Order: sequence, then C-alpha cells, then structure tokens
Amino acid sequence: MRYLTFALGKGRLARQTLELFEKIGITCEEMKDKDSRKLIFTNEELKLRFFLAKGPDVPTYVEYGAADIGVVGKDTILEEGRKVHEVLDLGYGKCKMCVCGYKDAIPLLKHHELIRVATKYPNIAKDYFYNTKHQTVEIVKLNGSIELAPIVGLSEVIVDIVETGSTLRENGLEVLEEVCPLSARMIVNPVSMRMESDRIKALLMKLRAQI
Ligand SMILES: Nc1ncnc2c1ncn2[C@@H]1O[C@H](COP(=O)(O)OP(=O)(O)OP(=O)(O)O)[C@@H](O)[C@H]1O
Ligand SMILES: O=P(O)(O)OC[C@H]1O[C@H](OP(=O)(O)OP(=O)(O)O)[C@H](O)[C@@H]1O
Repeated sequence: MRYLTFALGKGRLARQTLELFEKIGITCEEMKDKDSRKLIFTNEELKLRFFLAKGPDVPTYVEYGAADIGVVGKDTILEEGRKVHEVLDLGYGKCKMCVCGYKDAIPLLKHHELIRVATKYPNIAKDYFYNTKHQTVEIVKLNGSIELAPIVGLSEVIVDIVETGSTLRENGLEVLEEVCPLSARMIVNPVSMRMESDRIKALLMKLRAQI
C-alpha cells in the first residue's frame, strides 16, 4: 500500500486539524514537537505522511499531486484557484470575507465610484467587485495589517477576513459588505480521488461522523 500524503496549513488551523485527525484515530506524535525542524512526518501503521506548509502553498501541493489531500481555509482555495476537488467543510476556522472601511465609504460603494481596494486577496476582491457587483475598482495587494490602508489613506476600503470583529472595532472601521462565509476545507487531488478512492471515502466517512 502506498503512502497517502496530507498537506496541512500552518498557523491558525493546524491545531484543530490535528485534533480532528486524532479523534478519528489518526495520530502523529512527532508533529506535536514545537521545537522540531523536521518537515515531514510518517504514521507507518496507517501508511500516512503529513507535512505542514504555508496556507497558500497547500492547494499547489495538492494540484500537483505532491500531496493527495490538503486542509486549508476556503479563502485560500478561492484565491489560489488551483485544480483540486473540495470535498468537505470541516466546520472550524469560521470567519467571513468582507468589504470593510469607514462609514464614509458606503456612498462610494453604492454609487460604484472608482475606488481603491487594499487586500491580501486580489483574486477574491477582483471577482467580487467585477463579477458580482460590476464595479470597476483599483486593487492594491498588501501582505498583512490590511486595516491600516483606509486609516492612512492608501485605499477607501479593504477586502479582508473578519472573525471576532475586534481588529475593525479597535481601529474605528466597520463591515460594509459581506463577500462570503469561510471555514477550513478538505481538498483532494483529482487523480488521487480516483486512484485512492476507497481509502479517501473511508476517511471522509469518519470525518463526517465527527464534525
Ligand atoms: N481571524 C482570522 N484571521 C485570518 N484567518 C482566519 C481567521 N480566523 C480563521 N481564519 C482562517 O484561518 C486560515 C489560516 O490563517 P492564518 O492566519 O494562520 O494563515 P495566513 O493568513 O496564511 O497567515 P500568515 O500570512 O500570517 O502566515 C485562514 O486562511 C482563514 O481561513
Ligand atoms: O475579526 P478579528 O478576530 O479581529 O480577525 C481578523 C483579523 O485577523 C487577520 O489578521 P492576522 O491576525 O492574520 O494578521 P495580518 O493582518 O498580519 O494578516 C485578518 O486579516 C484581520 O486583520
């Protein structure tokens, strides 16, 4: 039997992903060692391999078949646009992609003004403004602390993730429009889906029963 390889997003989702896998009897003790610099972990008994990767790289590993299965946020799946099958909503990592800014920006959105939109998610922002809203905007890619953009006058609005809303509140900003709900998803390589269909279906059944 060949190894089934999992690419798991580092960061916020990693702990809950490992906890969920533990609940269905998939453990990888080695992975819990925070001081380790080891990159890939093996469960010999179940013929599974795991590695942690930067979120946006997870769909890349899965599309190319370097990983059979991935766990990553829906935002990353939408932004990366890779050829992968999204097979399961894992129910954690819940948040929303939103258009946010000061209240002053509401009329600019309403009247489809040519505004600047700062975001870490240019593809999601483009799809929302151009295809859903039919509004021409200028998109400015940033890599973090997106809320700064309207505060310092880089853009009128941002497209960003809102979870508790505290980052917005503490900076006097508001959700102006909701783009879509987000959560952690399981993705599968299309060839693995066919070649390893029995093992993957069994895994999905166990996970569904836990969620
Ligand atoms: N408050 C939140 N902020 C960002 N992502 C969140 C939040 N709550 C849940 N998530 C989900 O967790 C996923 C992983 O978030 P995390 O911040 O670890 O990754 P990232 O955005 O790639 O981080 P970084 O760029 O800081 O490495 C996101 O893609 C999103 O789906
Ligand atoms: O609604 P909240 O609970 O406040 O969460 C939302 C914030 O968390 C994320 O930022 P992150 O912490 O990933 O840092 P970043 O700005 O450097 O991307 C996101 O981009 C928001 O800024």
